[in-house]
Amino acid sequence: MAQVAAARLIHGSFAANPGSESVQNGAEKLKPSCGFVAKVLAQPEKMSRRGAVHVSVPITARRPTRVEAQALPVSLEDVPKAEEQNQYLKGIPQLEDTSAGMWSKPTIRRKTKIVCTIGPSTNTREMIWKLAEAGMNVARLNMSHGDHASHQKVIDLVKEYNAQAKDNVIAIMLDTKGPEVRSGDLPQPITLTPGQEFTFTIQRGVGTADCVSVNYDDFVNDVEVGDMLLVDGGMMSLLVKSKTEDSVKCEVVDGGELKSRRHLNVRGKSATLPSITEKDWDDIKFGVDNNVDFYAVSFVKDAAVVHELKNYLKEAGADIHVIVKIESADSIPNLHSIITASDGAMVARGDLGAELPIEEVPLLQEQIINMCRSMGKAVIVATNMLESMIVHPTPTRAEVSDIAIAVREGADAVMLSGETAHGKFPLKAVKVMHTVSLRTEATIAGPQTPTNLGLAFKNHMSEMFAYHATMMSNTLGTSIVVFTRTGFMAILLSHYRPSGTIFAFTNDKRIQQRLALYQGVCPIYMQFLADAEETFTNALGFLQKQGMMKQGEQIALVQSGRQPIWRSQSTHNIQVRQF
Ligand SMILES: Nc1ncnc2c1ncn2[C@@H]1O[C@H](COP(=O)(O)OP(=O)(O)OP(=O)(O)O)[C@@H](O)[C@H]1O
Ligand SMILES: CC(=O)C(=O)O
Repeated sequence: MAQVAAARLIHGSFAANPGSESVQNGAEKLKPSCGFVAKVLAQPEKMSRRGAVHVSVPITARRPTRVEAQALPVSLEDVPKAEEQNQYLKGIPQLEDTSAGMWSKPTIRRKTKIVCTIGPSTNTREMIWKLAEAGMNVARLNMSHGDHASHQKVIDLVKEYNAQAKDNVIAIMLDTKGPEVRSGDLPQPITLTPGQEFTFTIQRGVGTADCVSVNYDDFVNDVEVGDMLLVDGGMMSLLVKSKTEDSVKCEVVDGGELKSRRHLNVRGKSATLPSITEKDWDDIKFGVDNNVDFYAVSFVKDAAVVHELKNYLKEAGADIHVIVKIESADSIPNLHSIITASDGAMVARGDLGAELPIEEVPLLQEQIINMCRSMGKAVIVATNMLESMIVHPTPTRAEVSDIAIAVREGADAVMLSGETAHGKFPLKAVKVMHTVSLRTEATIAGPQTPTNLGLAFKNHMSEMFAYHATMMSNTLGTSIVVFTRTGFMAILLSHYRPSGTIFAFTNDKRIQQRLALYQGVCPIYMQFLADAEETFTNALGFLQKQGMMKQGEQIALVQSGRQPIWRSQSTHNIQVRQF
């Protein structure tokens, strides 16, 4: 929840941070001219509890190249010309697939990845298989629901799918419950009507027509008379009228149907709870035991919590990537250090739009995507993307536009929640997401020159190679082949968003799974042979067999990265090969 106490964020002042000049410069570049985000980003970043804020790359907003606007006809003579220009609409590529082999898979041709939340509609063997074939790249387990036994079943099914799939792989993301505040269980849904009095109590086990439990003991202390309580991110709202020692009396403003275990937020406030609760640590351990690929950490407020989790994982010998969920009002002034500490971010628009004014959500989405992309971190856009498809077989036009915007902004992945967890049309939702992403990707013009070039080159030789491999493959119109043991080079290449596919060959199944999240990366498992040339030949042969390369086609082949495979430490190279 939300969570109470962020008014201080909006109005408070932060201690000057002598080490954060470049953070401020970065924030300056992203700063919108007005509004809530402008106010928050204008604040110097809060120091993490551990001290310095690390800045490796300056934040510079980078937008996908946009298709130039066409001139509108101004005279009658111009009309036929304009219509001629629009003939391209007749030639909209048929997205129906006619290709063969691996290239026919929806998960291969689309660059933007799809995360599907698994729940009652999809937690069977049959549905996991169907989702995977329809285009799911990452299976998300929401630890707010279900128990370890039910999540274990899903993990085992995904692993079983991966073990038998020759040409596809699904990553597993464990999403922590976090310090969310929820209403309690109800025997059946209650209808709330505007003007009605309704009470939330911290007593456990209450669920009547006019009172329900809340799972957070400090709820009564954090909430104040006059606060607006939002249920499910604003589907219903209640005004706080009075408080007692153990309950909060409200008047319903916007009514609706209150079901069991619904999210409660207080507009403009974050809860004074730690980001990782005891339950979360238990779930994190469950993730370690099951070798999941990613944690999505809910309600992260500062980088310290990310460092704490990373240290825990290091000590546990677990190589699991950490995606921070940006959904808390308190996280906004610390965005840069939080994202720096993480492996990626999720724009968790549900709670974000409840804790902050809703009109800030699209602005924050664009800024978080830009920030992640300029820092080489993965970024996922989540929540309500095809909400109407929970009950309807077709999406609204606005939902389709929402997906297209996230793709154009350059997100690595777009996410389905209720649509696949408990919706009526989970497979249709994945297909719509796939088709819209693929169609939108086809309209994104040309190479996108990284704006952080100068500094990136100073950081690592690999960055220079990723950049030049991208430029070379874009100029020649080829795909890229990269051999990677750690995934590092494939992720780096993805960050430069080359026009062609990045075929990432790895000899580690876990790395293959992880790479499933990254934009434009097609991860392929392959044993590396002692002889490099033989390995290249096998890889190119594989691509040809799978319909991913044709006779005579060129391909850029990259050998670089932190851990040399066949080359001597000092030799990095990019080659162009022709079949
Ligand atoms: N593992 C599960 N078991 C049972 N129901 C689930 C499970 N996962 C999701 N659901 C159902 O699907 C709905 C939508 O899933 P989602 O992941 O969006 O959860 P949420 O509670 O709405 O929000 P949040 O993502 O903020 O936790 C949930 O509200 C719940 O009803
Ligand atoms: C995904 C999620 O947790 C949210 O949108 O709030």
